[in-house]
Parts: sequence; C-alpha cells; structure tokens
Amino acid sequence: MRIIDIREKTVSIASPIANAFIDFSKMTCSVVAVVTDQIRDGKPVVGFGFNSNGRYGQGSLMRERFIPRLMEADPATLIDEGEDNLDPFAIWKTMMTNEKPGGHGERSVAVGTIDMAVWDAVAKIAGKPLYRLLADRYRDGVADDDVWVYAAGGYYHSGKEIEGLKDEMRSYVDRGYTVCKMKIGLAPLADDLKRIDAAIEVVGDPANLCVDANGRFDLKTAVAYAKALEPYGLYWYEEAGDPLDYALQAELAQHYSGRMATGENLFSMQDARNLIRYGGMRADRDILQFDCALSYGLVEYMRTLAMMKENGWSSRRVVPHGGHQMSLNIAAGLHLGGNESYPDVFQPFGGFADATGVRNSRVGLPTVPGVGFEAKSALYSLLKRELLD
Ligand SMILES: O=C([O-])CC(=O)C(=O)O
Ligand SMILES: [Mg+2]
Repeated sequence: MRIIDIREKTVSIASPIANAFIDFSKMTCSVVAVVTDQIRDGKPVVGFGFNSNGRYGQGSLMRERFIPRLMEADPATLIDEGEDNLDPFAIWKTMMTNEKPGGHGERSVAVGTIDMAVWDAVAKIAGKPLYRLLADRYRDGVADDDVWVYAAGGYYHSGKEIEGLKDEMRSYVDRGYTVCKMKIGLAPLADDLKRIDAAIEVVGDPANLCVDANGRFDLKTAVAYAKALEPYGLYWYEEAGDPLDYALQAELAQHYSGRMATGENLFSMQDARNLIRYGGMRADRDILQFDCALSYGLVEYMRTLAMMKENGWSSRRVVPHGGHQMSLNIAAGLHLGGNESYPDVFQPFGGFADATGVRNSRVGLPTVPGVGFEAKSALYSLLKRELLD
C-alpha cells in the first residue's frame, strides 16, 4: 500500500463579498488529490482536500516541502500497524519533519489541506463515510446522525444593504435554518445596529442571530459594540478583536455576558491552548471555531480536542468555521456542537451533499465512503476537472 502521486492546484474562490477586514475579490483556494495504489470498485482510491476559505492557496509550500517529504519517504513508514491503510499520524509526522515550532499560519493551511485528502483516502480504503470511521475508531462507535448547522452570510454588498440582507436571511430561513449569521464592523455601529434590527425582523428572534466582526475591533470598539449588543440577547458575538489578542478577548468577557465565539484564525493546538488559558473564554457558554483545514488538519484537531478536555471544555462547545464537509464529518464522528454552513457563499466548496437538506437547522451526512465529495456534484466535478482529467 502506498501513495503514488499527490497533485495540487490553486483555484479561484473569488466573490464580490466583503467582511470587516477583507474582500474576497482575489481569494484563491488549494485543491489536492492523494492518489493511492489501492483499488476500490475497479478504480484507484483518490483522497481529496481543499483549504476551506479565507486563506489563499498554499501550492508553493506543498510543492517545495510537504509533498516531496511524503513522496521521498519509505512507503512502509506511512501505513498503519495492521498495514491495511494509510496512517494519517505517521503521514503528518513526516510532513512536519524539520519544521520548527511556532509561527503557525500558511504552513498549517498547506498541511491541513493534504491531511484532509489523506483522511478522505483512509475512509475510502476502509469503505466507510469518514464520520463513521472516526466514531468507530475514537468514540466507541457512537456517531451523531445529524449535525446542528447555522447559515453564515450577511456580508456587506454595496448598493443592497438592508433589503438585500433581509432577502438573504429570509432565503436561509426558507431553506430550513433557524440560526443565521451576519457580518458587522465594516459600517459604523449605528448603521450596523440598523442592519441587525432588519435581520432580526426576518429571523424572528435575536437569539437566532449571530454577528461576526472578523477581528476588526480594537478594545474600545469591541466594548462599545458589546454594550450595544448585550441587550439584544443574540446567539453569539464572534471574533471581535485580533485573533491573537487574548487580553482583548478576556477583557471583552468582562463587558459581555452573552455568548462569545472565536478561534477560526487560530491554527495550532498551542494557539488554541493560549486562547483557553488567556482569552477569558467561558466553558459554560462560549464557542470555539477552529477550522481543521486551516490548522494542520484533523491530526492536530484531535490534539486540540484533547487539550480542551484537559481544560474542562466539552467538545460540544466547538462549532468549526468553514462550512465544509470535512468539519461536518468531524462534528458527527467526534461529537462537536455543530458546524458552520454557507448556503450561498464560497460555492462550490461551501455546503454539504446534494441530497442532504437542512431541517430545523440540522443536516444529515451521505453514506458514500470518505468525506462525501462524490455526493456533492458541483464540488466533485471541480475536483475531478482540476486534479484527475
Ligand atoms: O468572512 C469570513 O472570512 C468567514 C468567516 O469569518 C466566518 O465564516 O465566520
Ligand atoms: Mg468568522
């Protein structure tokens, strides 16, 4: 058993949307295929991965360091003890050979993308959906049948602010979502409050609305928003300040008793641990949003979940960023609290299998082996076109 090829391409995930920090007009995404010598249903098993959204493609790091390390390794060192499958932990260790600690960022995205493709291949070789493989291996066989999801969108679109926002939120509610998320922080507070009021009119209850500042605020602005938002009783207030400003997050907790969410821009177990140690996040209500694709993949995610457990945090307090099928599998298989969903943005990467509709803000998973890319036709055709043809 061996990996015979690893292919990568950078594709566009550009769109005309903007959050408080960036626009996505030039956003790219890496797609990866790990081709194995295993044959299932008459075809070689190929695992696929992509790097979620919001961080640019990482092809050069993959080409220069991570793919050569895997292709140069003795194949026997990359397979598991029973020698009947690839070993994602051994593969991870090989990719990270001669990498110093610290400075997690672009490298974590490159490794996380290849790791996704490896797990897709591992589940396909085992002939199981990934969430089932994870539950069988790590949770005594108990998986969640479906996963809580919320609809993320509500970006700034010049020219169609309030009415456009309401139409968008209405379409999410019509598609089965209870909780929706919108962006804040690009407009002044007074204007954002008008946008929030408009969204609440549609989602019916402030407790059905999350707001996301994408790390834009300094402490003063974060607290000013906290004071204005607190009386609403929103579902959560996300990423108020810089992701690495743990002191800001801890101070914010002194001014906001509602639920806070953050973590999508923390890319390692160590960064996540610093958030838990120093960020003032509260294990009884707050939400952690680490995204495996951006943060060294599922191998590292398991270390993060173990770290959380040691610190008294339930895995149910994790609702990953990224709205992708990999996190959905982790959520169902490793008992997270839910997953983000992008019903419209970041297509075709955002969203889940074609046949799995959302009901009461919950979504099921397909039964195909692997992550489920083959059951999401628009994404699968892109992956095939870019990597296999
Ligand atoms: O706008 C983005 O970068 C995505 C984001 O924060 C989210 O989905 O929470
Ligand atoms: Mg966010």
